[in-house]
Amino acid sequence: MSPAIEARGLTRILPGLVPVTLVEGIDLTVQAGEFIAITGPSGSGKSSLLYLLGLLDKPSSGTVRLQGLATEGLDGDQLADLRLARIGFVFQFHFLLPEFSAAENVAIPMRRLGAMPEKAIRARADELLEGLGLAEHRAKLPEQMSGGQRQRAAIARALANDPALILADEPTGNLDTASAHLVFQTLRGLARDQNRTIIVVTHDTELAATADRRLHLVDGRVVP
Ligand SMILES: Nc1ncnc2c1ncn2[C@@H]1O[C@H](COP(=O)(O)OP(=O)(O)OP(=O)(O)O)[C@@H](O)[C@H]1O
Repeated sequence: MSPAIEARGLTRILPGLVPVTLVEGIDLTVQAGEFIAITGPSGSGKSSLLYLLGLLDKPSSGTVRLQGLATEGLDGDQLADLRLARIGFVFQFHFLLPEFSAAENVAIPMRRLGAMPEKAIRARADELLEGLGLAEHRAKLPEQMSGGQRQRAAIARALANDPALILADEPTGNLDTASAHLVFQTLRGLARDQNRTIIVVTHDTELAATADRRLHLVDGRVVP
């Protein structure tokens, strides 16, 4: 079986009078069901790497294969379709739409994909929220939930289209310790119980230590 994600020689340089190297020469192979933490000092390129792996940014050189599929020749629309169907994103700020309930937020990616009838979409949204311990919060607006609940709702939304890969950028950065642990355990469970591949950028070394593998970046490069 193909790896969940395979990066070779991944380099991203911002052009300009003084070009800025965000990441350089990254090789990474992650198998289905692996839980990886990306760590490193501020400005070391962690988010830049995650954006490249998530096909949100294009490398200056190097390649990303997603479940064996080469992505370098794809145009913007094809990349967007691939992200929608195969990758779930969780960010430090939850980015739930404030005027919609938790359940409606979770339904949005399914509606965009357009693969399921409305009834099935609603049922799946409820099921995902229930799985994340949010059954009684399904009708609440984001502002009516705690930070930890919002972040778990964002994870439910990331799972909406049943992605093989979840990419999370500092998902616990705004949370208290207990909520951060719960969110990390949730992500770990998605790898262990559902064979999803989880790649998390985190400053929290204690949480990172619970990952299967740690990728430490310094100045845009992986260091041992
Ligand atoms: N659009 C941009 N223009 C100029 N410099 C940028 C840009 N985007 C990122 N950088 C720089 O590239 C480097 C890597 O940024 P990146 O956000 O990937 O680091 P990070 O490890 O995620 O940092 P943090 O932990 O603070 O979020 C930083 O020095 C950053 O200032």
